[in-house]
Amino acid sequence: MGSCGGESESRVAVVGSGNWGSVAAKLIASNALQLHSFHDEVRMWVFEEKLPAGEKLSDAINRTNENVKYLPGVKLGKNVVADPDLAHAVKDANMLVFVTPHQFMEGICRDLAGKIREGAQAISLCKGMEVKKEGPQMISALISEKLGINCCVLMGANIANEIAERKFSEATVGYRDDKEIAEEWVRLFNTPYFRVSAVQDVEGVELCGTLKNVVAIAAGFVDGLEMGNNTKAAIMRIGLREMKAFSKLLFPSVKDTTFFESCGVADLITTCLGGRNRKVAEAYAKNEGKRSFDELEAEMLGGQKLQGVMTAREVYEVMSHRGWLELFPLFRTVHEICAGQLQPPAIVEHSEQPPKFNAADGTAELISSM
Ligand SMILES: NC(=O)c1ccc[n+]([C@@H]2O[C@H](COP(=O)([O-])OP(=O)(O)OC[C@H]3O[C@@H](n4cnc5c(N)ncnc54)[C@H](O)[C@@H]3O)[C@@H](O)[C@H]2O)c1
Ligand SMILES: O=P(O)(O)OC[C@H](O)CO
Repeated sequence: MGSCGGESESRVAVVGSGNWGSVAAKLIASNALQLHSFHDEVRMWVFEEKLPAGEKLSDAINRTNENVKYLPGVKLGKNVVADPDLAHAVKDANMLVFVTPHQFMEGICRDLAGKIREGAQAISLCKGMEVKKEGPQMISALISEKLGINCCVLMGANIANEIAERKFSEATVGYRDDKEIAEEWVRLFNTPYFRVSAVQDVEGVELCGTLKNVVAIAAGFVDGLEMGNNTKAAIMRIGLREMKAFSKLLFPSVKDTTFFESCGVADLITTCLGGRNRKVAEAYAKNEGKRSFDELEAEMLGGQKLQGVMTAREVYEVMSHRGWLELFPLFRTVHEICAGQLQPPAIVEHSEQPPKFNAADGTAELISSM
């Protein structure tokens, strides 16, 4: 059994309670009960909302031990406590797990600044990045900058509903310098059906999780247009190549081997087969782009959020700013389709143009060798 007192034990708070946030809290809570070094109770911050019957979501979670909106039918474990007060949810925790749609993380960090426990460590499960005037910023870097703490990442082929059913999956922790801290995160998440390993490549792991959402949108277009398996495999291959080239241009330290971990090729495959980005993009293509992504997201996902459309725009901004648009035809085309500038069939018409080889800075030559 875990324990309920003692200064030396770690206390975990989960910031976020959507579909994956709820499954992450369930995994952690189950391990916290079994591992002596973790306090039993896991606080889960809930972005408060009223359910149709009038009850607050956090009250419903604490009454039923289920996230009735984002993960219905799955018991979270009695030691998960839903807390709608962000500062209160994290105040005692020395291990902070961030798992919200990435667009909310800047506001959350602003609200948390100065309110977290000294010496706390963080891990981000958020797939995405922010684009600022100064350039792109990964969510782990945003957390580190705003809260002044070290932040690892956990990404992988992790469709939340499947993990909630204890179907075997793997995940990758990315860490910067401190292997011991990465091992503590592995201990917290690892189970016989959720196999976690660690690699020293925060940016590589996080960019895999972020960029695969853009490729998933492309895969959804292919499905909506009924172009078949060969086309979808081709889009996944081109997408993986662009993921690797883009990651290495942004962060030369990114390792090739990271793309063969769960966070890389495995997440790309699962997301292009069974993810929400794929599903909504399929509907967008079936409707010939006449219904917006926002409308389809609201209708099809019941409050859950897509990351791919926003990430495609963010990636496009980075590429425009750096003169890379010619180098990433798939990423570029996904955004231009999402923005209504191109029709969905452009995904195959525009995606495999070879990069031009006259870039003054040698970037194209670099990409062609990746
Ligand atoms: N669902 C999955 O299968 C899965 C798997 C791996 C990673 N992820 C990643 O995990 C992250 C979180 O996704 P999720 O599936 O847990 O969420 P979700 O899409 O299921 O749910 C949306 C969440 O956003 C919250 N929210 C809405 N408005 C908000 C606001 N203004 N401020 C703060 N929160 C607000 C909602 O309360 C809800 O908890 C994303 O980056 C996603 O890409 C998801
Ligand atoms: O449902 P998606 O498209 O947000 O993808 C979910 C996970 O990221 C898959 O690992």
